[in-house]
Amino acid sequence: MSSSATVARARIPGSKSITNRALLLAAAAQGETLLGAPLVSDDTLAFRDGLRELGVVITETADGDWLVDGLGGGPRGRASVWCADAGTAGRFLPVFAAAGSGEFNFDGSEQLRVRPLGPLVGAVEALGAQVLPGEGGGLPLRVRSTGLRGGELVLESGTSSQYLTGILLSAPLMHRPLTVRAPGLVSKPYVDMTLAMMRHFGGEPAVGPDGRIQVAAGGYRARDLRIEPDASTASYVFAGAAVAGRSVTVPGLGRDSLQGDLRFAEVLRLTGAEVEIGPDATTVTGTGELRGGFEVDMGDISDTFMTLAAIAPLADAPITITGIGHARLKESDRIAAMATNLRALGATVTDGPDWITITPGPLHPAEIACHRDHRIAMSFSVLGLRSPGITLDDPNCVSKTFPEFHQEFARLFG
Ligand SMILES: O=C(O)C1=C[C@@H](OP(=O)(O)O)[C@@H](O)[C@H](O)C1
Ligand SMILES: C=C(OP(=O)(O)O)C(=O)O
Repeated sequence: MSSSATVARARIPGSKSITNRALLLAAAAQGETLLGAPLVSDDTLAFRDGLRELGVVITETADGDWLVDGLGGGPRGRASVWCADAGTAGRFLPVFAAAGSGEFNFDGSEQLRVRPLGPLVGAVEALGAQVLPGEGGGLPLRVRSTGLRGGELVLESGTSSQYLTGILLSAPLMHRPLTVRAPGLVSKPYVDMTLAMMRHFGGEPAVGPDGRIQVAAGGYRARDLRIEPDASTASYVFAGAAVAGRSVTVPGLGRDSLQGDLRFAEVLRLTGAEVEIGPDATTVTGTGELRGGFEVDMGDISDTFMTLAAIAPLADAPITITGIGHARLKESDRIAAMATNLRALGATVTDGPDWITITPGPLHPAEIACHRDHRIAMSFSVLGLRSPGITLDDPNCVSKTFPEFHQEFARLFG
């Protein structure tokens, strides 16, 4: 292991997924919850503002923590919510609203409007609310409801786990217990995170041997929570350490993390980096050399596939990433966007419906098309540590999850 004198400590902001789940759970709970070290970024501010529109009082402390005064149930009345680019807001908040009573409108950016929502719309209707989707079947959405009844539900989950999380988070607010089956579920670690966080707030989900999830009715109770650093965001500094031959630690992200994306550090081990996942921190020490010649299924941790794909041209043999078909339905078609940008830099790339192979070779300068996708900007910034002349057409799109990314990256690796 490297000596502590040479280990740089990264300042990684809070998890987007934990912040937005915690906001909703605290809003639904009876009592006041203090959320410590929340992520402050476009996605979490949209979520927080959305809850405020729905009548939840959220104040900021002098330390930057958020105090949420729970409604003790779903919202009541009328409201219009702007979800911006945030998939979590577009998928979690309409269900919360439907678990209350009134008429609620949801809309978001063009980017969010084209992302799929059909299975969630069908599920909320099956639970007893009236849902009027936009022309494409997704946002803008009008929800009219007097509460959700619970019961039995089948929810197609092959395009996103966020529908299931949306339903689960609001399940304890339904009139009766809910039993839900989610065929084809992708991104399962995010559902595990949802279940763990529901339990933190007094919810009682139980997973059966056949994967069916049962949730008791009975609401939530306020309970303070400190939010971990974001593991998907940490992937950029871990990959930076690997390709720059440096040692970087992320305090607060340890082996008990709620986030599946910490597994990216283990994927980096395949490239030859030294990885230590300790009780309270994760440290990656790189050699500057990258071993390739492997295939890895990143379906459970697809937000981080781009981090690996971007550095793959530096490896000594091809790298194939599989299981990532659902990554075509995010801020951009991420397989297509990675392939096109890598080819623009001179790399040899082949791709299929749910996989991509990158064959290493010399690169040349090019401008990266970010497609307003924060992860394209951050992934290619890592490659930029080793490949000169990479510029981004939209560096500011990182504000979706890490507004200070460029400053922190320069501090660590500049
Ligand atoms: O539940 C969540 O917080 C998330 C689930 C994942 O989406 P999918 O389930 O659509 O893969 C992930 O990509 C997204 O960034 C956050
Ligand atoms: C897919 C992502 O976000 P969203 O929550 O909008 O789905 C992401 O952050 O990579």
